Amino acid sequence: MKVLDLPGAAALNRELLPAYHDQLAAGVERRSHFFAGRYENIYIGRERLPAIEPVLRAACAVTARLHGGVPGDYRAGFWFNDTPPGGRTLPHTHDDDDELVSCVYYVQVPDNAGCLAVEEGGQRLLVRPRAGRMVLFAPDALHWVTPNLSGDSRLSIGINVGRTA
Ligand SMILES: O=C(O)CCC(=O)C(=O)O
Ligand SMILES: [Fe+2]
Repeated sequence: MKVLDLPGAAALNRELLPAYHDQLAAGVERRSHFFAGRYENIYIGRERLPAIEPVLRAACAVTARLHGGVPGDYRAGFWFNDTPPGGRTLPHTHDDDDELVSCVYYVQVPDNAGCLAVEEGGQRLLVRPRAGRMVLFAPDALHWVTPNLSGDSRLSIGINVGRTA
């Protein structure tokens, strides 16, 4: 697992959070992964969210460092995970496709909003999220999020990076 704090993330999130809410209000393309009373994945088209570009660029740049080549050799797909108070994310993996790296980027993380648990190499790692942080792990790593015990929504972005066709 790799954890990095994106430079300029505070300004980025100040743009991304309202852009997400605007697009949510305008209607999303698709919701999926209905578990424990909520859709864990919310899909909004990339063209509707210019503010997300630096996040996807960072994900592709780190993947190029890990797997060789240049960022342009990689493409990133993403979804939002908007967890209300009391919500959580059930254990899952991201290896449905030919992904190379999975990431989570945090947009809004109130105190006690839930930690990310990742099982990798026979170990269980617990990451305390914070806004602006990106966590990268293997797509086949089982992971989940503990309950949001705060009074506010926790907003993260799930990302899968693969090779450009
Ligand atoms: O928000 C997190 O900490 C993880 C989210 C996640 O795993 C997902 O949305 O696929
Ligand atoms: Fe995930």
